[in-house]
Amino acid sequence: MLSNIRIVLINTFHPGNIGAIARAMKNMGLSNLYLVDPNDYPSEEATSRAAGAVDLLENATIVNTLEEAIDDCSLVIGTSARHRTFQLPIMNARECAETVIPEAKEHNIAILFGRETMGLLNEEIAQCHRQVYIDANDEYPVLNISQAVQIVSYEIWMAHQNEQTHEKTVPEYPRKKEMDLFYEHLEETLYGINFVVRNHPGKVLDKLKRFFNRSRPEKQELGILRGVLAAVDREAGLNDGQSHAVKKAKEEQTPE
Ligand SMILES: C[S@@+](CC[C@H](N)C(=O)[O-])C[C@H]1O[C@@H](n2cnc3c(N)ncnc32)[C@H](O)[C@@H]1O
Repeated sequence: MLSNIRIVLINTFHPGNIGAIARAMKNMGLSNLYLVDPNDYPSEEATSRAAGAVDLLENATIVNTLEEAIDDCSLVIGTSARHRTFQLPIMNARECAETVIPEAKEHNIAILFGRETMGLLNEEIAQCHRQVYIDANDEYPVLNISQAVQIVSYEIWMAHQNEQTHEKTVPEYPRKKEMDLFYEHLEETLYGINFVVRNHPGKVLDKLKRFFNRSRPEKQELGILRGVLAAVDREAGLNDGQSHAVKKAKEEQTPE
């Protein structure tokens, strides 16, 4: 179950932080580390700071883009010490762990940590369903990244211990790439019926994405929404209700 939870570090600058994070994760039973375009890696400093968790570094997945790190995830959580313009539902580290543990039985989950200098970019937060803010002194709430990972990992470990005595069932959620196909279809339909004007799209599509990420439709609900779009397409005479995104979704439907 804990192996379905991945810690994703974006553009981490100091290799020592990567090593310290591997150690913090292993102490708390986590093993799945993703590095998105790290600044200086592999590195002796990372290996030395990892101490007994060098195996996590050896098995880390290194990717160039955030998309590659989260495509097959059904829940993406961004950590940030800042409040954002487009606010997502905010959880503290304990609430995050209590959400993550039951879902990790069925789904891949990504928890994103930002750059040491400027954290997560707004477009990265926009890919998340939830935000985690680790409660801290309002005058200086910005933790070192490895300490932030340590706290989140500790809460996950504690919630995991607790879960073994209190089992919960969770609904099935779509993966990120299934949500992306839905967004593609939504966009085509809204352009097709001139609800959004192609040359002047404004912020409507971004706001709708934000809304759906916040409300997190279940897999079955997403199927209904896709059906609604197909019916709109048919009524409006758009491509026989078979948009590019719908065809792609059908092709990509693989047994779970
Ligand atoms: C040093 S902080 C980045 C600080 C950056 N100046 C900013 O404003 O986001 C590096 C990373 O640690 C995590 N972090 C640090 N403090 C946090 C907090 N209080 N709550 C949640 N995440 C935190 C976030 O992932 C953040 O991107």
